[in-house]
Amino acid sequence: MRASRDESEQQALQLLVTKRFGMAAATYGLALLLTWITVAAGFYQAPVETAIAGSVMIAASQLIFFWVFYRGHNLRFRDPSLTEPQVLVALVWLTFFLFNLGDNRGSLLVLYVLVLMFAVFLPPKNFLRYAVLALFSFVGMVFFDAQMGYLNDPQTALLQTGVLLVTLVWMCLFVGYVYRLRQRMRQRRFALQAHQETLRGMMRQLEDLASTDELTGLYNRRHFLRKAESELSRLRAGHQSGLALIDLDYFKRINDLHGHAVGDRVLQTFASVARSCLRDDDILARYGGEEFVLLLPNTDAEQFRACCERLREAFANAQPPEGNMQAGHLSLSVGLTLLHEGDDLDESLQRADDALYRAKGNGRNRCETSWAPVNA
Ligand SMILES: Nc1nc2c(ncn2[C@@H]2O[C@H](COP(=O)(O)OP(=O)(O)OP(=O)(O)O)[C@@H](O)[C@H]2O)c(=O)[nH]1
Repeated sequence: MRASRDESEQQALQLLVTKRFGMAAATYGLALLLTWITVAAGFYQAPVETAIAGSVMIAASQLIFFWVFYRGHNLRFRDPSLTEPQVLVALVWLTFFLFNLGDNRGSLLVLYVLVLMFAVFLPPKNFLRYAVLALFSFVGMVFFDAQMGYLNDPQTALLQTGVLLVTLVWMCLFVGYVYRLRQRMRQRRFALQAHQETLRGMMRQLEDLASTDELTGLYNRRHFLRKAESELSRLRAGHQSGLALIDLDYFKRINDLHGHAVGDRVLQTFASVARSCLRDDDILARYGGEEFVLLLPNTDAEQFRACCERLREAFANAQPPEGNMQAGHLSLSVGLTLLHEGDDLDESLQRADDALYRAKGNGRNRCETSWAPVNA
């Protein structure tokens, strides 16, 4: 379950980063178009073979990136979108392109901004690295031209460098702002997740409170009825479940003789004895007062009766919670019935109640049955 969620999360991530790569590749396509426009218009100052070689190498570098994304190798890296390597490669190719434009490169300076736009979500420190690289690449070209005597208009070159510097400084500030904004959003998301977790915990507590009897820790009547209805609706032909009403004997006398608090502890004793006799799937609830109800899924008359007898004996042999209560003071009576497919729960409870009435009438401390005819 967890593995398949991880897998689908990874697929969604891969789709996202591949889309981003697609955008970068499309931008390269436009850049190549621009290169060939400059060649056709006579702005490109290197031989046309250089433009061909550059175009082939750019296409090759993008094919390599495509292969990395296609095979999913990018997922091994901390940043699976490979932003930094892509920006680095783009800056190298852009510098190569602008270098061959000579004095005409100034009008295409904006391409540095275009490349760095892909890096705006990097941490500011990393972005600064690429901004500095962009500036040094441009200044390097201007110096090279100056050294070689190709620089015809130094003032314009100085102005272009200034414009690039100001633009890059502004972008660095912008990236810092975006970074802080994202940090704050992340913190809010974590806080929201923590709140959601607390709310879920409180909901679970409320559900427990709403379904549990406070004194005994067993299910309460309402929760039992809900569970029993759903158990009944799942019953298939040929299968049956056991339903029993359990009533502690002479409980009023215990209360009268030993006090209400001891009576409460007797109810708790019953709950803990019953828990140790029953399986996790069995549904036991406090039906009201000193009466309990038990549902045993998937059983038959013999097994069910044996289970209730075991419970009756275990309670009769339980240690009384009060010192001056003697052994034999604790006992219970049980009325048993079976649930079949299509049975009505109220009618089944009535059947169990009839059997319980008989158990009381026959002297208590016993189990009586009232099996319903299967096709009644
Ligand atoms: N201590 C305590 N007593 C309770 C609680 N709920 C109900 N009772 C008492 O349980 C007693 C039930 O008495 P009866 O219904 O006469 O039943 P009984 O004395 O057990 O007699 P039989 O069922 O006929 O054996 C009453 O006195 C109730 O006050 C409870 O939560 N704590």
